[in-house]
Amino acid sequence: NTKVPLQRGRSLMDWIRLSKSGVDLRGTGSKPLQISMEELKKHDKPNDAWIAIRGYVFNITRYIEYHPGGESELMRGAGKDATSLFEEVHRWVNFESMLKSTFIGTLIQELPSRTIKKTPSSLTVPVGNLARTSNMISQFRNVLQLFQTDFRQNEDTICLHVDIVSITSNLSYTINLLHQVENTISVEKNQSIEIILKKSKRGLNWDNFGFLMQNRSFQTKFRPCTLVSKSNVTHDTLLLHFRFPDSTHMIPPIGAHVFFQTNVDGVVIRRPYTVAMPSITDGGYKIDSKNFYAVIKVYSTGALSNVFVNLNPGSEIPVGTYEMKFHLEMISSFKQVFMLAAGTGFTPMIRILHHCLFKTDKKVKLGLFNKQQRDILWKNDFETL
Ligand code: HEM
Repeated sequence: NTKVPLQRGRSLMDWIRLSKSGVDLRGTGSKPLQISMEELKKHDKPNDAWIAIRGYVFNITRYIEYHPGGESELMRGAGKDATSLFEEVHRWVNFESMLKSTFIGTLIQELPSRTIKKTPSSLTVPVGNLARTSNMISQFRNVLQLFQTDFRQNEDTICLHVDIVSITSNLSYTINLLHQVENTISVEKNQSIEIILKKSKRGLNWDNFGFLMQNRSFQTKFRPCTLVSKSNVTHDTLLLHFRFPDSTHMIPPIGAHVFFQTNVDGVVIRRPYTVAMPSITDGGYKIDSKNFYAVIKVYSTGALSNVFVNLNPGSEIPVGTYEMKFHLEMISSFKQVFMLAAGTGFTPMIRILHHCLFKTDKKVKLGLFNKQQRDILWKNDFETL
């Protein structure tokens, strides 16, 4: 984690306040400009920094101090089309909304010249992305075949059978169904997953299932999730139990985080939270596809904290599809696991710890650092363990 401590008065809330204050953060007037690459390049210094992301150009000079990843990280994108850099680090960050008041204009798309001559040494091939893309495409083909060939039907229902071979990233598929179905969906989960849909026209024989729409899996999709219950883990940390909407079944793998989204004074904010567990002691605990838990520390000046404090059981909050940087395979060959955590930094380790203790014969050691006794998450559970 490369998050840097921000100066006092440079929190997200402070940034929102500044951007709403009417202070001119553009320095170019309010009329959107058409900006060339040549012009953009000139603004690459901390006291004059522009950035282009997905075709939009922003003046980030004043934002630098507020950037949670620090000045040097943000400056890597200054004076450039930083789209791919941005996508690499945190494509979920809602920059359009956060930087709205610094928006200068759009980047003029330069047409590729026909006479580009590149020596092989100057060609850069994004190997990581290529591998990822081709992997996605092959998975996409598999699913396509699967949907076309592997469905069952009876008078009333259509049943789709999905085998999950490995979950390395989050893929979402949109299927254009051949015929109408009812607005109810049920999912059965044994070795594989079966999605059961009710035919609108009973007895109609479907020749096939339909066809797959364009794969849009890179987009984070937000769904309204319902808060089921809320309790305290410590004096300043909440355990929140959420339920996915009826049509959603999702099992975020160990190590995955989901995104919560909220609107603070008109600015859309997204934050990742690791999917947690209700307790660390229960060896029989099984995550299911309808419920998930999050452990959230409440900060008095936190932009999202207040949202969670004021969220009551029964209310909804948009939650985005999961993402992950940690994969269990990373530790599969180790016999011993040693974890170091500070405060709520322990949260991402809860499910890993639980998995190691109850599902493997790994030896686990945990060094847990806290400011005060009362800050220790699940203090009693640890004693039981
Ligand atoms: C393109 C150049 C940029 C780079 C290299 C960069 C890098 C980083 C890094 C390394 C972090 C820390 C990530 C972590 O906590 O693990 C971060 C966090 C963050 N950055 Fe950037 N950043 C860039 C541009 C931007 C821009 C233009 C915005 C505008 C809104 C932005 C907003 C944020 C936010 C909100 C976080 C906190 C993320 C979170 O907690 O989910 N960054 N950035």
